[in-house]
Amino acid sequence: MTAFTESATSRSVRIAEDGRELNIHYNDCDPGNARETVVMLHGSGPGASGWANFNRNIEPLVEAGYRVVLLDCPGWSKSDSIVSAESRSDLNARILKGLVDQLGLDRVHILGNSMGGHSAVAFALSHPQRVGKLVLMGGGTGGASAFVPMPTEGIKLLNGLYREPTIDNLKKMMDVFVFDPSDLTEELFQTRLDNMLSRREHLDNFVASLAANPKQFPDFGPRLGEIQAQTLVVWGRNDRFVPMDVGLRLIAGIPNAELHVFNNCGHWAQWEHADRFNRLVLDFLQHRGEA
Ligand SMILES: O=C(O)CCC(=O)/C=C/C=C(\O)C(=O)O
Repeated sequence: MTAFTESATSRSVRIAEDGRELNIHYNDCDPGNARETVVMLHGSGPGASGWANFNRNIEPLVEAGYRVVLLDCPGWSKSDSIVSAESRSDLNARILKGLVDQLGLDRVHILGNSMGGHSAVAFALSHPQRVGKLVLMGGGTGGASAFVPMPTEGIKLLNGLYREPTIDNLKKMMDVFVFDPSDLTEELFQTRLDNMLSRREHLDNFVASLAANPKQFPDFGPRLGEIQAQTLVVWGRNDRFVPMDVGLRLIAGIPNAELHVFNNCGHWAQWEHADRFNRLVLDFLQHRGEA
């Protein structure tokens, strides 16, 4: 199979949101004969994108017969910028609804990383009939950690990087982002910094959004019981951004949920333990319950 590249899969759509039309970028890794689609939703770090978050996870899913769609949320990467004064999880869910409508997809599996997990839960609550299975990774907003003061050290560094986007601040954030920072290369730092600085308005708008509403990702804890989708919750035992016990809250609330905790793993399980993560997700998608 030919390897997919970012540029060859790059697409965009126009989606109406709150009286304006947003240009929304996505990558469509479509083998042409897929029966099911997995949409991947990235996290909220500066410079994040679907491709940056999930480039180690696309190929195995496509080879297993899935179409993989990577949505760049408004305010990230090549999508239009926005100030979010209300729930960003719900904003992203509305954009996802617009995208799956335009792609003509009745039902999709959703794999969300951190903010992407929060947004996947928002989508599942608003449009349950459009969801196959859910994979929530380091996110989902089941409430605050019972054990770790929030905002966590990781989120404080993330917010600091938005305010002062320097290579030093990026390295400080990435150092607590993953369990083993020795895997991070200078090339990865530079690509990430270039992504951030190429869209300064995204950074400024994230800071403005936090000022307008510090609680960008509301707690869905009381509504988790409404989610009927089969759900795989994945966490890093050493996550210093969104602590692992938040994952316990998710499986306490979502009736059809199970939890996998990776040891020696920070906030980026899909990257830090890519091979095992991919096998876990495929096994879940192919063998657990009905889609
Ligand atoms: O504040 C939260 O709860 C979400 C934080 C979050 O989404 C962080 C994600 C970071 C990345 O995925 C990234 O920078 O690549």
